[in-house]
Amino acid sequence: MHALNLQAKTLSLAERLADLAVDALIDEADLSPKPALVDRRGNGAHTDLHLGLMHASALALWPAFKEMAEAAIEIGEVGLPLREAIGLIGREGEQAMLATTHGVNTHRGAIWALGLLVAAVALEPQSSAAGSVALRAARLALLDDRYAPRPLSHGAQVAQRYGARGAREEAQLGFPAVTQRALPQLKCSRAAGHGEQNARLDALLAIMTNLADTCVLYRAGEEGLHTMQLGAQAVLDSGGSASLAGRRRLHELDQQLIALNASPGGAADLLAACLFLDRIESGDDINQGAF
Ligand SMILES: CC(C)(COP(=O)(O)OP(=O)(O)OC[C@H]1O[C@@H](n2cnc3c(N)ncnc32)[C@H](O[C@H]2O[C@H](COP(=O)(O)OP(=O)(O)OP(=O)(O)O)[C@@H](O)[C@H]2O)[C@@H]1O)[C@@H](O)C(=O)NCCC(=O)NCCS
Ligand SMILES: Nc1ncnc2[nH]cnc12
Repeated sequence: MHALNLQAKTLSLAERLADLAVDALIDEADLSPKPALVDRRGNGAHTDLHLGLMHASALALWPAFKEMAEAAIEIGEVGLPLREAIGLIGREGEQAMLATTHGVNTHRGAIWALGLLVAAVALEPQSSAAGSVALRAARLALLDDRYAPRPLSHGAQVAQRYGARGAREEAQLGFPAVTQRALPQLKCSRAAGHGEQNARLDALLAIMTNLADTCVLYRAGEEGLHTMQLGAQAVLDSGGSASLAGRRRLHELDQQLIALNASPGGAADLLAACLFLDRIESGDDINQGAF
């Protein structure tokens, strides 16, 4: 092959954003030790998930993220046409996920959160501050997709039982768990020299201290949710993931959540959203692309 043929292809903005979304999902899955979640150590509180499946699911979502970004670029503004376009692509993405996982829900919440954020960046790539991106995503999430089916999802059942509004409300409020908790904690732990993996674990814990995670509520009720929130706070109060005392508390939390069958899947999705926004905010990655 001629050397010229080996030149790297310049990626489009949509391709680059899809790369970043998939990278965020894989980084989230790989991060260890996450309490009761799938990670490099094992399957946490799950019997039907494993790390290879999380990776395969993340990769299967690349076309959906790219198409959502392309729709945003083509339509060019927040409004019902874009909301309904990404809703349709999101549902097709869910089908691609389920085909890859043989019916296991690996990333439903992540398709929702990252899909909205990918579209929000694609609309205005120069306005890349996390807060601005999250607010554009919230404006999209507030629009009602007329074609969205209303299944009695786990989230809908938990809303009836406990009044928690879960993933939809988190997006409509502009992802406060990410912008007000995870990103500040990530930066704070990095600044303290705790190392990247510990900083990411601390960001996950910061989300868990406050989130009404419908995955935990569905599996383990209010006891599970309180255990998650108080346990995560205890790890941070003990010095976080980089300290010996924090690590001990993290191990206890892992054991307690597994005993309750409580998996913080919603918090994991929001950590992926945090890692995505962190990369977007840093600017380097999308500027390597074509725009
Ligand atoms: C608007 C939707 C998000 C639908 O929301 P709803 O609440 O009705 O639906 P759920 O199917 O329950 O999915 C919500 C998922 O969001 C994650 N999540 C939970 N709490 C929060 C929260 N407070 N903030 C943000 N995100 C949250 C969570 O996803 C993770 O958990 C999944 C596993 O959950 P579950 O299915 O309950 O699984 P298990 O208990 O393990 O099941 P069994 O083993 O018992 O069978 C895991 O996959 C993580 O992703 C919730 O599950 C939106 O989905 C929607 O409308 N989609 C339609 C398409 C669309 O419009 N897309 C827009 C494109 S951007
Ligand atoms: N690492 C993980 N483990 C279990 N459920 C998840 N949902 C999203 N990420 C997850």
